[in-house]
Amino acid sequence: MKRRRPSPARSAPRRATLTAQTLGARGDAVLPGPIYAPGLLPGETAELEVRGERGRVVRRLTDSPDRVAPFCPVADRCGGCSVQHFRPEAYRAWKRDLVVQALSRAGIEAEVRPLMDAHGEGRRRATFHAMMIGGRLVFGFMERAGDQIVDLEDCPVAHPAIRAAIPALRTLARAAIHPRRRLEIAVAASDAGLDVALTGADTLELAMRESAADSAGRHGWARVTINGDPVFKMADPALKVGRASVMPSPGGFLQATAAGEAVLAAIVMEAAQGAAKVIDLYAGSGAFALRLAELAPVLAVEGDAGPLGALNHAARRTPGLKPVDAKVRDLALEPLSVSELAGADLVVLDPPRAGAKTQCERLADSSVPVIVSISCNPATFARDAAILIEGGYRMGTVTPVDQFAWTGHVEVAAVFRRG
Ligand SMILES: C[S@@+](CC[C@H](N)C(=O)[O-])C[C@H]1O[C@@H](n2cnc3c(N)ncnc32)[C@H](O)[C@@H]1O
Repeated sequence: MKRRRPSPARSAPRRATLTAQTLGARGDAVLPGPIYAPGLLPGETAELEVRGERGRVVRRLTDSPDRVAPFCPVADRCGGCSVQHFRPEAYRAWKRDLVVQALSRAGIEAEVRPLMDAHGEGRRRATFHAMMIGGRLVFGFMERAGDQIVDLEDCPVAHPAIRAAIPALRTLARAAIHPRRRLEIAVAASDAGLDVALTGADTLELAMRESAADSAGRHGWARVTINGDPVFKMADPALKVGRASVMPSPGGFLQATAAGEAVLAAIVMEAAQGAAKVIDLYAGSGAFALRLAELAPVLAVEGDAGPLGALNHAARRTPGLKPVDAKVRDLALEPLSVSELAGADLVVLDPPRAGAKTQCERLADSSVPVIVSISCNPATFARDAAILIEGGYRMGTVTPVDQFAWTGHVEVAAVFRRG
């Protein structure tokens, strides 16, 4: 009988002393192997416990001159931030370089601006997790490269309204949690106060509803939804988008910071000057479409009916906007065809991490004069940019935008013009 070899990740760990070579895209150090280890900087040597490709620092033997003390007490374990120990100037250069490298791997030479800081007031959405362990509530974010929850009392990168709510969210989690199940608490900072959505709550009994309403009332939250059921609403958890006011669905997509959305919207609006017809693809709840409709009629296309409904509702209630035609469509399966693209003066493209390969193939064959491509993934951004360039577009300066400060996530935007 054949004996199965234990998988490297499950086999006994080995000890090794290694020196970090580079910092990978997620913020983990890359060591010879390759082995990926969080918490190290290039040039630092450490004694590690290694399982498969993952390394855990047991003892750091040397310090990089770029090392600084993290400002969050749980930064070494929390999956929310990965590079708080990096000197800010070196961190910004590394992050910009993630974009330069991705473009270079796709064979694109481009002018890449310095990283634009878009942390602003902090992240306006967060998803906390909670669980009872040994009779004690553990509440926080998932650990890096693991499935434990890192217990926390504060999150210095979150929007002030979210930070201030953490003690009350902990109390609400304790009231709502099932003794053996994980609870998810999605929070978004709207203009009218917090929008809190709990998923996986134990029951929806009256006492729990009352507890939710009590927390919300005392802390000025806009809405609390438990297991999809709105149990409290003081105000519409709406956000100003240009002249419109939009109410994203609970737990729905939002650009991570208001500052990030403003930087990206400014790039879009500058490219839209003079446009008479605009198409916004992967439109979400309208961060760009609702602003663009101040200038020109917009066709907004999005795969999820929830955010698109919010966009549509906001467009109809805002006086003075040009017509907005909102369509639900899966753009990966059914991208807009060349004839559907014809006549548009501008196409805005803001796909999920997988990018918009098939849609860019259609755009490459189209006569659309200006395209703004926005992405949260430099690799797929570069792949899709190469398709547009091959189709005859010139790519303008690339702007890396930092709305997920102290992580490996970076937003990228560029304007492409025909000819
Ligand atoms: C990065 S978000 C951008 C949303 C919006 N532009 C904004 O700034 O708020 C990407 C959007 O693409 C949508 N999406 C994901 N896959 C899609 C698909 N295959 N077809 C159409 N939309 C899709 C998501 O629902 C999400 O709203």
